[in-house]
Amino acid sequence: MKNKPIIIIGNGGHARALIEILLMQSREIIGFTAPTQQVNPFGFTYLGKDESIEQYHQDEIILVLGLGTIQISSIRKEIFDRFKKLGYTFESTIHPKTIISPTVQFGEGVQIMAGAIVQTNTKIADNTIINTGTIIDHDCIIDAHTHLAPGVTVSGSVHIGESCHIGTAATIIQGITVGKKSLVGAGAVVVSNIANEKKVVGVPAKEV
Ligand SMILES: CC(=O)SCCNC(=O)CCNC(=O)[C@H](O)C(C)(C)COP(=O)(O)OP(=O)(O)OC[C@H]1O[C@@H](n2cnc3c(N)ncnc32)[C@H](O)[C@@H]1OP(=O)(O)O
Repeated sequence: MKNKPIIIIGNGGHARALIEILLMQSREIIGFTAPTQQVNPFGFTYLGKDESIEQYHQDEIILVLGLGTIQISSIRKEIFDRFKKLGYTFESTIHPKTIISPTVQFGEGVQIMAGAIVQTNTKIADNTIINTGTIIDHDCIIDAHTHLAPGVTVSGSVHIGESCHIGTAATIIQGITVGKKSLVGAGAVVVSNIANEKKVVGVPAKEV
């Protein structure tokens, strides 16, 4: 599966951060998709809308989902599910300057950006973003399609549900459960469990 040529979905800031990792790893990038014709700052070819991926056989290429999110959004899940259903595979992209325990279990298409630390016995499910400088301590579970924005601190034995957004520099104390599709605002300190589909902000974090 490794070392197949890559197609990047998206052309924004997150896509560029991922491209820099892929270039460090000497990966071949065929081009990128986006809703409209765009120029890529690295000079990669615009292939067309996401449908243009279907002109490549599932075994011939591997996908990197380059769309970032700034709060709760279903877009990454929708694109991931759509191309999985069509039989495509998503590459996991992990910056070389991360510290990741060898016991960590990864799903598919996991993205771990520069400076992140992931401690022992943590599970990180499909299509998650562990963004720049984020720390996830021991025995955590991060469910699919969740985005931990830059500088988040997750203490030990925390479970973060599917499709959450944990905002920049938020802190979650040990043993907490965050329900699916919940949003933790930037800078919040989470000291009690959060149910599904909630939005919390502040120190200590309160529902809004
Ligand atoms: C590499 C990358 O860039 S990845 C992206 C990283 N970015 C993030 O993680 C951003 C996370 N987003 C946030 O924290 C946002 O501020 C949200 C989602 C919590 C709120 O956004 P919105 O719903 O647009 O709220 P809005 O900005 O209108 O603010 C509403 C109120 O909440 C307050 N508020 C907004 N965010 C926060 C926060 N993080 N903590 C405390 N209060 C907040 C505002 O001051 C405002 O208060 P007021 O009504 O008294 O004036």
